[in-house]
Amino acid sequence: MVSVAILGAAGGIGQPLSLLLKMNPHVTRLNLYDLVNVPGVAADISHINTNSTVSSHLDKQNLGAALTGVDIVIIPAGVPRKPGMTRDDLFNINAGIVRTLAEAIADYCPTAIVGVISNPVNSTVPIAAEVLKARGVYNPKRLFGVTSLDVVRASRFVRDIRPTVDASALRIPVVGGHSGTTIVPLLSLAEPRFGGDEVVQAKAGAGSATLSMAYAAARFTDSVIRAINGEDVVEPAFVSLDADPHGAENIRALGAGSLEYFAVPVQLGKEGVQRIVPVPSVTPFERKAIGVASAELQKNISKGVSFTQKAKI
Ligand SMILES: NC(=O)c1ccc[n+]([C@@H]2O[C@H](COP(=O)([O-])OP(=O)(O)OC[C@H]3O[C@@H](n4cnc5c(N)ncnc54)[C@H](O)[C@@H]3O)[C@@H](O)[C@H]2O)c1
Ligand SMILES: O=C(O)C[C@H](O)C(=O)O
Repeated sequence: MVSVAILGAAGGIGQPLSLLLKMNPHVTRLNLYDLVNVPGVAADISHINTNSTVSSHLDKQNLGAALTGVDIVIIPAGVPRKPGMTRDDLFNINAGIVRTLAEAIADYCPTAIVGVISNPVNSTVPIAAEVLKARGVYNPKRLFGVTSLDVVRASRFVRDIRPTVDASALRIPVVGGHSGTTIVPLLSLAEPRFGGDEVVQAKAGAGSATLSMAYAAARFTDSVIRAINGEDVVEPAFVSLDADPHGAENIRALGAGSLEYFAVPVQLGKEGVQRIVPVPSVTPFERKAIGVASAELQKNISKGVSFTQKAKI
């Protein structure tokens, strides 16, 4: 019995993600929330003959009902990039959206596990954390920036150069954050590829990754559900290193230093983060990349934190 709310369910990610979660046999309730078009999406999805119940929640006055009683909240609400933009260019719009949604989570489902997809993830996760802290319900084990797409891409890109490998079986750790040089796949010989930029360019103004992201978010959500149901699952995510200070020692030693948040492999449990999985030693090349990522991440995190402080939640 697992109830999931998707906030931004009528969007490019939200729609295929809703479809994939409707097909997940462990999901019993799917609450779809958006500011537009969600009644149609929910009606459409609800006709799929799996056993879960789908409900539609349009507009802010119905946000509380969308969140009440849910175990997991996934947030793909917000604007996507156009060519020439960085993820940080989305900050001005998406920061306020994530802040509002986090306030409602604090009020209606403060113990839910929350996965933030909205960019810039490096800043929107600290924003959500600050809102939850201000309302006295923050638990670093239960808040995640969804970085599964970076790991999905890394394994697929390796298959492009090694066609004999099974891309779905490859497990390549990706650490740091979720933007430009903060995404550090631990593949010391790899040529850098900027997967998000490739999709933004190819879509030529029509948005950023939606289908591969929906797949990655469905995988993330399924991992959380399997952990709630007692399975041993490791999934990458951008989390607070306070969620497991002991496990984080190894990550800090690799170059994360005193950063509060970092993308790491996470062993999930019933309560969210059970353990940060140590990353095996890195090469000098990778260590340098982690140093570059950490400097940028510090700026992104501080920007998110000061946004919430200025707003006096
Ligand atoms: N973490 C990742 O790996 C990753 C990958 C791809 C995209 N993204 C990000 O995900 C976000 C969504 O991308 P998309 O392509 O689905 O965009 P989209 O514009 O297609 O959909 C966004 C949806 O959010 C809704 N929305 C806007 N404000 C809202 C609010 N206050 N409450 C509820 N819903 C609201 C919109 O109505 C729309 O339906 C973007 O910020 C994008 O950059 C992240
Ligand atoms: O690149 C983007 O803007 C969307 C997302 O962060 C991605 O990695 O595809």
